[in-house]
This record gives sequence, structure tokens and C-alpha cells, in this order.
Amino acid sequence: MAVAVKICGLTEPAGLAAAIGAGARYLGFVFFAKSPRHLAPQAAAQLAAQVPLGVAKVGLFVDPDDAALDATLAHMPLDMIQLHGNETPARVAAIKARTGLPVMKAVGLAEPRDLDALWDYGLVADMLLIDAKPPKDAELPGGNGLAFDWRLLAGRQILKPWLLAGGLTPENVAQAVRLTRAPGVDVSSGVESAPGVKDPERVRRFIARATAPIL
Ligand SMILES: O=C(O)c1ccccc1N[C@@H]1O[C@H](COP(=O)(O)O)[C@@H](O)[C@H]1O
Repeated sequence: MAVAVKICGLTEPAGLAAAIGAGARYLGFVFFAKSPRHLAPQAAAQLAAQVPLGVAKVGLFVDPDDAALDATLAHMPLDMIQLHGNETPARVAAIKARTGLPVMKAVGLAEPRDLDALWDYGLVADMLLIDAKPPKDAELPGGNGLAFDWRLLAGRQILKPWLLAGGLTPENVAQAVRLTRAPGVDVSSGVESAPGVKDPERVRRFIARATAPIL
């Protein structure tokens, strides 16, 4: 099975078209005001109108309350919710029940004891996104272009389908897949020409390298 690719933080048509054309399976739209990739739900919906069936539109939220989820979903037809904050397992389950959508929970790794969270969230989420833990003073809980030590995942059984994220680029993604055997990968800043602006050529190169057969 080819590695599934998610391109996250799409904000404009050129990046979106490059991701779709190159075979991305998931497209991420950020609904977190502090992010340079933030979109209003109406703008995201306009962009998402170009997304063909079979490519999942993922809404990225950070500790959203119910009102924020309802307001976004009123305008933007999402296929999946990504939770990238400090949501507890109970909150993940509640959001899944409220929205009726599959939920992907981001889990940050920096050291072996962080691995326990993969089990806790694996019991309630439909998918996991395994990212680097953000630095303590970071503005953003993700999208920082930071990688973690991929060897932490060596030989690990993960309860649910998962994507590897954090500091991935066209230059390192093949090695990341080879070391972790990740079934999927997710990237934001590593395929940008400026914060919030995807570089179509880097998007295409990332997808080609991520999905190339492992040698
Ligand atoms: O992309 C963002 O702006 C963002 C904001 C808040 C939470 C998560 C965010 N992005 C997610 O983080 C991963 C890793 O990003 P990067 O590739 O290291 O830049 C990204 O794949 C998004 O899912």
C-alpha cells in the first residue's frame, strides 16, 4: 500500500492544485487564529470546492469549543477533524460524537514516556498524527518545522492508522518513512516558500519522494 500523504495548511489555489494533482489523500485546512495558515470557514469552503471526491478535507483545530466547531461546520464540509491541542481522550470522544466525523488526534513525542499517550488516544480516535512536541514557549502547538527522534517509534505497534509529522521535507521524507515504516505522512512548513504559502514544486517533490517504493 502506498504511503498516504496529507498536505496541511493550504491557503491558496496553486498549492491545493499541486497537492491534488500529485496524489495527496488528505488536505488540511487550519482553523486556529494564531497560525499563519489560518482560514475563515467561508474562505476554506471556497477553496475546498475544488477538492475531488476521494480526497479527504481535514479541519485542524486547537482545543475548539463546541461553538467553534459548529460555526466552522456550518460553512465548511469537512471529512475529518484533526485535534492539535491539549484535548483529553474524553474530549476527543465527545467531539467525535457531536460532529459525527472521524477524528485524528495529534500526539507530540519528545521522549519515551510520551509514547503512553499513543495508547490512550488510540482507544478513542480514528487516526493518530504523531508529531514533535512543540517547544515550551512556542506560539503554535504544531506547524513549527521541528522533527523528533524517529527512532522512538522503532518496533512500535500503533493501535490505529497514523501519520508521521514534524519537520518533514522533500529532502528527508523518504528516510523518515524508511526508519519509521509510517503508513502516512503529514507536512506543512516543509513545503512552503513563506509561512502560509505552499510552493507547488516542493509539494509535488514531497509527494513523489514520500510515495516512492522503499529501497
Ligand atoms: O500548520 C499549522 O499552522 C499548525 C498550527 C497549529 C497546530 C498544528 C499545525 N500544523 C500541523 O503540524 C504538523 C507539523 O508541521 P510541520 O510540517 O512541522 O510544519 C503539520 O503537518 C500540521 O498537521
